[in-house]
Amino acid sequence: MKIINAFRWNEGYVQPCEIRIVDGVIAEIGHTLSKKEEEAIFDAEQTLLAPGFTDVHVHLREPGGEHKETIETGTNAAVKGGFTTICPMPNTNPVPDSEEKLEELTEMIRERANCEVLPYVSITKEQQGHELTDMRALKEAGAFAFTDDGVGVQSAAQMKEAMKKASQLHMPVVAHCEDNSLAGDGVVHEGDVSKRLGLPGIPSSAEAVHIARDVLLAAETGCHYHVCHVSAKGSVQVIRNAKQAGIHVTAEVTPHHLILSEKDVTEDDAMFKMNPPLRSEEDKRALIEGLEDGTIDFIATDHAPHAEDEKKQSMKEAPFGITGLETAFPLLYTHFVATGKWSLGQLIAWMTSKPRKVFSLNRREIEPLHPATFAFIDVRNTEVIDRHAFVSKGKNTPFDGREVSGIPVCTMIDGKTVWKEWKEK
Ligand SMILES: NC(=O)N[C@@H](CC(=O)O)C(=O)O
Ligand SMILES: [Zn+2]
Repeated sequence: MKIINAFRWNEGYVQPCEIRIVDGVIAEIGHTLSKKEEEAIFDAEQTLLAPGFTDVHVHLREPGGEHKETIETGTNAAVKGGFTTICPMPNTNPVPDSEEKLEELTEMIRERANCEVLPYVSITKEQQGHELTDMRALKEAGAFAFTDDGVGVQSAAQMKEAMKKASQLHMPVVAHCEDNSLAGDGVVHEGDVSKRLGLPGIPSSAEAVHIARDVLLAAETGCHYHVCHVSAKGSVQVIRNAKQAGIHVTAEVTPHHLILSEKDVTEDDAMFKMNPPLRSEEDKRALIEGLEDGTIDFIATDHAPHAEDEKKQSMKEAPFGITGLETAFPLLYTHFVATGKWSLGQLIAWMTSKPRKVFSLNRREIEPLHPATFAFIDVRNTEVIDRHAFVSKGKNTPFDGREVSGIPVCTMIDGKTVWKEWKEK
C-alpha cells in the first residue's frame, strides 16, 4: 500500500492529487487523502501523471535483428519514454507467421520484456505476399492483429481474402500502404526534396492508392481496416471520405510526420530516411488537421531502430526508419502542448485511450479500480535530446540536439516502478 503525491490532468486543468495504490491497483484518488501511519508516500517530485502510453507500431527486431534492438532494449526504451504497452511488427527473422513461431516469440517476450508487449503476426507467409497465414490458428495463439508492415500487400485479391478472414475472426487488418509499382526505388518524397537532392522519389500516390483500394475492400468485407503511419494529404482525404461513408477504417500518424517535412531534409543524411518519407508542408498540415478532426485516430511512433554503420550510409544505401520511443512524448509536448496548439488532455488521449479503444484493449485511466500503470512527466525542466544517451540500441534520430520539455522521468506498471530518473529521497 502506498500513496503517490503528484499532479494530473483533470477536467481541463492540471491539479494536484494523491493516489492510494493497493495491490497494484488505484484504490482512491483525491486532493488530499487521509493517511494511515504505515503508508509509504511516493513523492513524485511535482511531476504530472498520465496513464502509461500505448504504441501500436514499434519494431523490436528480435528475433533475427538483435544488433539493431532486442526485446529487452526496446522495452527499456519504451518505459523510459513513458510507454507501458507496445505492439511489435512482424518484420523480423523469422516472421511470426505460424502458431509455433508466435508461441516462441511469446515465450521470448515473457522472459525478456519490461512492459506489456502484444505481438502482431503477418498476413502472408514470410511477408512474401504469396500465401496467407493460418489466421484462425494465429488468433487462437494470441496474435494482436494481422499486418505485413514493412511492405505493402501488393495483390488486391489477396488483401480482400485476408480481410474476409479477418472479418470472420473479428480481427483488424493493419496495413503498411505502399504500391511498389509507384514507389519504385524511391528513397525520399517525390517533390521538392527529390529534385533538390537529385534522389529517386516516392510519390504520395504510392500510399493513397493502396488506402483507396483497401477502404473499398474493407467496405466489401466488413473488416476493421487500420492504416499505419499516414503521411500524405491525399491519404487523409481518402480516409475522411471512407469514414463519412461508414466504412470501418482507423488510422495512425507518427510524431515525425507531424513535426518534420521535406524542408528539414537539407542534405543526403539517412537520419531523415524513413518509410513513408517526410512529405511537403501541405501534407504535414493535412496530417495535423486530420488528427485534430478525428480522421486520424491516434499517434504511433513507428520506432524503427537500425545500427550506426547502417545509417551512416547514403540515403540510397541506408535502411528506412528512425527511433521514436524515447523522444515521442517530449517532442509532441514541446511542439504542440507547450505552444498552446493542443491541450495536454488531447495529447494524452492520442497516446493512451484512443489507440486502446481502436484495438479494444482494456481502458487505462487514472480512476479507481484501474491498474496503477503511469507515466510521470516532468513539465518544468527542459533537456536536450542526446541520441547517444538512448537506452534503445538504435541511435538513429533526426531530432538529436533539440531542446524539449515534457520529459517522462518515471514509469510505473501495476504499482511497480519500472523506470525512474530521480533519486529516492
Ligand atoms: N518505417 C520504416 O522506415 N521502417 C520500418 C518498416 C516500416 O514500418 O515500414 C522498419 O522496419 O525499419
Ligand atoms: Zn510500415
